[in-house]
Amino acid sequence: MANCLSDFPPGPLDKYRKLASFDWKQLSLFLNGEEFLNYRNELYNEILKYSVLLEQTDQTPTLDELRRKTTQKVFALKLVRDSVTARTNCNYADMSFAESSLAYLLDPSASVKRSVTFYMFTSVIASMGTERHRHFIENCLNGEILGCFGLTEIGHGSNTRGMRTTATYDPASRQFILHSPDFQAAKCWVGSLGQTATHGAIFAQLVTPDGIKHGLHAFVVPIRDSKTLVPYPGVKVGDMGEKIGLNGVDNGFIMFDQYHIPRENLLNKIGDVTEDGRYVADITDPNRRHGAALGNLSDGRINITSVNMCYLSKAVTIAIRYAAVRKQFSATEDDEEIPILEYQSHQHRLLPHLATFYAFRTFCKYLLEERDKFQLLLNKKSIDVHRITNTGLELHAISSACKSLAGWYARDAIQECREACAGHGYLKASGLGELRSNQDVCCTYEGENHVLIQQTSNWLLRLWPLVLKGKSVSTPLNTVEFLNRAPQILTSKFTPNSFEELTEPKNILDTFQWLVCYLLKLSFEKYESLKQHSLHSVESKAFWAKNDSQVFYAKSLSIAYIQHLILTAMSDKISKAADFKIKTVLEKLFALFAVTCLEKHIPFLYAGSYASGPTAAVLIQDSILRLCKSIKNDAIALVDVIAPPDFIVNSVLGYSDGQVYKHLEAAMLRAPGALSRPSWWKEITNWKKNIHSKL
Ligand SMILES: Cc1cc2nc3c(=O)[nH]c(=O)nc-3n(C[C@H](O)[C@H](O)[C@H](O)COP(=O)(O)OP(=O)(O)OC[C@H]3O[C@@H](n4cnc5c(N)ncnc54)[C@H](O)[C@@H]3O)c2cc1C
Repeated sequence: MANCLSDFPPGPLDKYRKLASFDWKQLSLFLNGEEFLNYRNELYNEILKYSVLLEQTDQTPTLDELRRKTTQKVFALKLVRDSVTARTNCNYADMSFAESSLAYLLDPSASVKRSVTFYMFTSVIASMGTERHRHFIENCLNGEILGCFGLTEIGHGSNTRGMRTTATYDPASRQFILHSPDFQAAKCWVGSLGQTATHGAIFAQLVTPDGIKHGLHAFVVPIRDSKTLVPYPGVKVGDMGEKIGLNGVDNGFIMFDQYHIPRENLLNKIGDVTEDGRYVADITDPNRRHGAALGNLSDGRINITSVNMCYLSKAVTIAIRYAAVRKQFSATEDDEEIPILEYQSHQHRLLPHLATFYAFRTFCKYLLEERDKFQLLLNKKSIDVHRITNTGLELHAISSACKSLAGWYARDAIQECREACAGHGYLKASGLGELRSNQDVCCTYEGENHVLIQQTSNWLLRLWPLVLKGKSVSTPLNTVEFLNRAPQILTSKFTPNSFEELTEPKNILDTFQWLVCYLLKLSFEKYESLKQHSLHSVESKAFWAKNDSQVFYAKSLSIAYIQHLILTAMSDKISKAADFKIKTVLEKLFALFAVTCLEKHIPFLYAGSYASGPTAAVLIQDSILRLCKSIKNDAIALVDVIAPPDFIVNSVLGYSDGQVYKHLEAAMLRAPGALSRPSWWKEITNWKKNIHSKL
């Protein structure tokens, strides 16, 4: 263990480090495991070999310079991963989380660009293509060609069925002809397309010579010559310009003008076109084909969940370390000033976010492992279609909710941490502003959160009729096994009378199971009633009933479902802790995450008659404060467990030595021109002569 984890430099954080009730190295080992820590160290050491990855600048570079540097980092990060995975035998879950906790925090733009260029492009080909496309994967992973993933269009994003780029088969030339009818059909937002991609996995409506549309299909589309980067005739490709974050990524647009590509470039796993122009597909139902075409997107969402949690970990590292050092006010004139971490409101602002990371850490590992098992299932020689379909659907339901929730949690945590660091948090050198701008888009890409989370409730709502008919509910990942007891659960009551009873893991999980059953029943009934009493046409009743039962119903259901799953994963992990001190602190974090979530569900507990009288609401609020207070002395050690290395924290407020003022002073003095007169100083002294009204 000593090799995996190094001690922190001495400094102002020592006071709180000494107050910790547990050994942070033991907790790190228990939470992460030796394999993860070793892999992360390997990754870290490999990163240190590339000077381009270590460059830090206080100044905002021009867009062009940022793009150039980011692209250099993309290649360096690819070499880092290739090298470490070639010599380390690490499981997928650990590898993936380590990537999020180092590469994504080091440079979000370069990591996102690397991901779309090399992995997203190849993963679409691997899952939707066949043997004839293998060379594209090999060439991309060798860096001969550079990929991108193009689905979104100017006029349509979430509504993928509305995409209007066409790929019409021409039997005479045995080619597909890609065409964008107008600007609204231009592919847009495509990462890496703006300046560098040579090939794209592009989604278009497949049309056969008889004029029949067969729905969205993916094609490998050559975009630029890989030797010159000059776009091919027939494509109009460009960069979308500056964004509010992730500016190292060249998000681009593309329009096709009767652009020909070989027939073989259709990724033909779900459907193919013969040389003479006949459409052939194993899946005959167009709806199922559409699902299959987009069904492999769970991977990205699972990764974004981890990435979000790593962003959150960086924010709480900065804000909690700063809170332990920053002092304001004293109780009396003679007393010493008090670290702001001692204030109740400050604890309440920061510590629930710390608990969120711990809750998600175990859950992310569980999720990444399930994703890995699913991949093995897909690769098996004897394919069990039924099991694959059902596992894919359950993973889709899980990833749709946890990607959304993780995005919202990280967004809120980063903003709270920025405000908690107040004035100095607003400095670029705090690192929080950039973190906020780069995380922001996690709520939008790979499925806009509000639209995406509907996928989870849709899946759950399909299970409720089984409960009503008294049939068994059985799903491959067993995430809703408790629905089989729904009738009993729905008659149960909130019984805790004390802090200890409320925070007991079994009672917490029971409460969340009640919430899921209640919200599922409520959402189902709301949907059915809206459908029945709808004034809309017969064909559109279900559509409007679904839309009108989201707020307070289906959305809350998806959230409660995923929170229950997160808590279950954490509770399982805690039950394996042999060290009493580690078990105790993890139980507190479990309870804090749980009661913070429950606080938002209080209206449901009363509306559903699960709780009555003031006890439940008062206990939940009291427990939040009590837990914050009792975690406070452990906060710095808990941060030490999850903090990235200093050069990745890269924040004057959040370094592990806690020398906030020393780093702050150095950063201010380093700022270009900090102590000099501006070159345009005469414009100030003569301003009355220089500034004139036009009139
Ligand atoms: C930085 C960045 C990188 C990206 N990278 C890529 C990429 O590499 N490849 C790619 O193909 N795409 C990419 N995207 C596009 C991204 O996937 C889309 O932005 C996303 O799918 C949402 O689509 P939209 O922006 O068109 O929003 P819309 O679908 O138009 O949604 C607009 C708003 O309406 C709401 N809304 C829509 N429908 C409903 C409904 N039924 N019920 C309730 N509310 C609804 C949404 O919640 C949203 O707030 C990227 C986007 C960004 C910002």
